[in-house]
Amino acid sequence: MPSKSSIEELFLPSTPGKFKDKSHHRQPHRSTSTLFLWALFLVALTAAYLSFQSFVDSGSKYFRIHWDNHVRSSAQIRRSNGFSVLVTGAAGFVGSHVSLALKKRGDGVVGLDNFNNYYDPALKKSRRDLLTAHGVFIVEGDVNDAKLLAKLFDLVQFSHVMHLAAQAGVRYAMENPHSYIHSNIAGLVTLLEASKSANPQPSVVWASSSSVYGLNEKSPFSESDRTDKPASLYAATKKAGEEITHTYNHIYGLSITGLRFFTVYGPWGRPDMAYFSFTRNILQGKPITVYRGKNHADLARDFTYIDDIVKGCIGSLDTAKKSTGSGGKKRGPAQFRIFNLGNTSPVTVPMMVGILEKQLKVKAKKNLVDMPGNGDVPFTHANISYARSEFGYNPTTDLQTGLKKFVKWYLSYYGYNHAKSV
Ligand SMILES: O=C(O)[C@H]1O[C@H](OP(=O)(O)OP(=O)(O)OC[C@H]2O[C@@H](n3ccc(=O)[nH]c3=O)[C@H](O)[C@@H]2O)[C@H](O)[C@@H](O)[C@@H]1O
Repeated sequence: MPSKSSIEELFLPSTPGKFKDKSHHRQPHRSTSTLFLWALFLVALTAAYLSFQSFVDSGSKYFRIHWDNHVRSSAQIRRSNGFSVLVTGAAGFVGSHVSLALKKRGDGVVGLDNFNNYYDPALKKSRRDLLTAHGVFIVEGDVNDAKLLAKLFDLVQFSHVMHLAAQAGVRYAMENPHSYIHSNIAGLVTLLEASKSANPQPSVVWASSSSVYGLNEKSPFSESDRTDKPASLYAATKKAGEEITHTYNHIYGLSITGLRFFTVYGPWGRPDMAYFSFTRNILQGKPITVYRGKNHADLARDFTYIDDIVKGCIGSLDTAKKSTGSGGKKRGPAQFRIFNLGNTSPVTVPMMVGILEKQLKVKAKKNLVDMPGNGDVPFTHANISYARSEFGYNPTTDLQTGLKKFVKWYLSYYGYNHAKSV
């Protein structure tokens, strides 16, 4: 048996100068096996990663196809000469009502909404559930997402865009001014960019606001009146929207209809609005703040019921002419319209509170406060003759009737005890 040293000698390299000491000499054995194990481990890891990746890929591909199918089926038209409409802000108050009305008459509707938390997103989700039950799919996304818009226009040849997504609310603009720029200016431009590039270009109908009349004192308000004295940043962004849409009409041939809504109210409404928050406070026994104008004059609004507004939106869509551009280029002059959609009979805020008290059978605890300089205007009053002449717009619901319907909905949705948060 050879001695230990002779065995070691057997492994001595023949070439002098390449000699390594004992410990190094044994290393190749250990490192070969370790390397082998490492290689095995790496191979296994790579295989696991690749199969996981393909699982994720096929999963996301499945969801993509699934998503595409939802969009396409929601956009399907079920009446002759029907529309395919992209409704932005579809989980919002006006958006949900308009989407439902279009779907019910056989138009294809795809909704888009970012479900932000300006007010309780649970209410928006309940509206979404209602729309889902009627076959309207709402894509969760922001109008500022150009890629998403391009994808939607890629999937569906929308004949119309009903653009209702916006940062609403007059007084909140002092708290969060940038949200108005983000949604009402940047979001509008992103949407118009997508619309002008689409083939075919859709006709665009969008929500402006009665607040553009600002400090206008001429009554009733007509579309030809001056609108260059907005009283709030909100109003200024809506006014800017009217100018911005005009440029897209002028340069790219987009058919544009702007709708100046007058204090829209009704079932499934917005919790930030006075009639809604007053209802909640009255039922909870909490005080409400009622603003007064100069010399203690009551403030007044041309409150307009949601069903009348829906008729105005649909009338606008039905009479919207086609856009004239293609390939992002104007091919001829295109339609540009702005309509007042009001009720033509202003009611003071204390009278509105009186109607609520009667409906709720509870007396309100009113704090009368001088109107703070927060963007409010003393009164609004719509002249609607233009909308009447163009598509027979004829609001038929007075505030008493409309608030009765609202209160009925409110109680069925929240109950007397407000089980859901508002
Ligand atoms: O028509 C419009 O252009 C606008 O209508 C409403 O704005 P506003 O008329 O101010 O509606 P509310 O916030 O419901 O206020 C209604 C009236 O109640 C008054 N008010 C509001 C809140 C409050 O605590 N107390 C109070 O007396 C306001 O001063 C106003 O006169 C919407 O909130 C805007 O999004 C919309 O663009």
